[in-house]
Amino acid sequence: MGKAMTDNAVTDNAMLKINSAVKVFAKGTPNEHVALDSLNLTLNKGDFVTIVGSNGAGKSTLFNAICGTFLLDSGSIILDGDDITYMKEHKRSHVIGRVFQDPMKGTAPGMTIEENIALAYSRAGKPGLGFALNKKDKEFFRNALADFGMGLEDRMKTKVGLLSGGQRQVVTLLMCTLVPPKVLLLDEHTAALDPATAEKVMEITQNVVKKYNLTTMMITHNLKSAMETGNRTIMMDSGNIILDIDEQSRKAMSLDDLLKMYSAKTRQDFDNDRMLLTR
Ligand SMILES: Nc1ncnc2c1ncn2[C@@H]1O[C@H](COP(=O)(O)OP(=O)(O)OP(=O)(O)O)[C@@H](O)[C@H]1O
Repeated sequence: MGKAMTDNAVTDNAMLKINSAVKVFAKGTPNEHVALDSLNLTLNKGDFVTIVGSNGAGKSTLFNAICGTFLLDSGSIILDGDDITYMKEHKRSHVIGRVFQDPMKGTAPGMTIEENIALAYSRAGKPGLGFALNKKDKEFFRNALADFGMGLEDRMKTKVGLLSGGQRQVVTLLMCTLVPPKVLLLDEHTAALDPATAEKVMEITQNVVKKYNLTTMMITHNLKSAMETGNRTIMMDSGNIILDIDEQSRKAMSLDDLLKMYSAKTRQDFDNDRMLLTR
């Protein structure tokens, strides 16, 4: 893709701009559903935004739109000055990293840790699988994994299918960040883990985000974590962003304040069972 710079990208610090994004599922049928309703969002370089919202608010749909899992019905997506609105998903994956809730996604279970990392490295345009891995590459992968502090660097020849869920999430996180992406999307990536492992994976996540100053979005059902992680929290409802809270305002807010703001905006109580459990 050509380097078509938008005026905005030249003059501001934006990494991601989503303009009037619309996505309608089952259009023209009785099941028609507006999943993204003229949504606007700008992320500055290095923003770490947490995303909360009721069930079906459109959080995963927003991630799918950014990744190119489907094309928008209308609107545009500008990434670091490039218009990626019509770019194919596999091309976007070179510059957008995504970690899913399900530890089974994101890694190939029959391949070793080293092979998985090499594959991700080659997808990001670097020599990896398909090329003979030299000693320098292997050392690079090993050291990168050692930085995560899980001891996985001593298991480079272990098949990923033999790892625990937390270990797999860490390998996926490394695969997404070995070549730093322009945007990192974390889709409830600790939700399927036990509390201690979830905490460790969050710590590793925060370290890697900080190390590369990654522009990051994290969907979470843990309100407390949402309010404490990163520098900004957005709340979605009915395919749109209804609250956008910066770091300063967040510090002064309690969880109850947040829930009251949600109720005031939507005239209903927060209806996310999983969220209330982790309040
Ligand atoms: N591929 C699809 N086909 C039809 N409807 C879809 C599709 N993907 C999402 N939807 C609908 O769009 C709406 C938004 O879904 P989405 O998964 O984005 O919500 P969410 O905020 O991530 O919810 P949750 O917190 O429950 O995961 C829902 O009503 C969902 O049923």
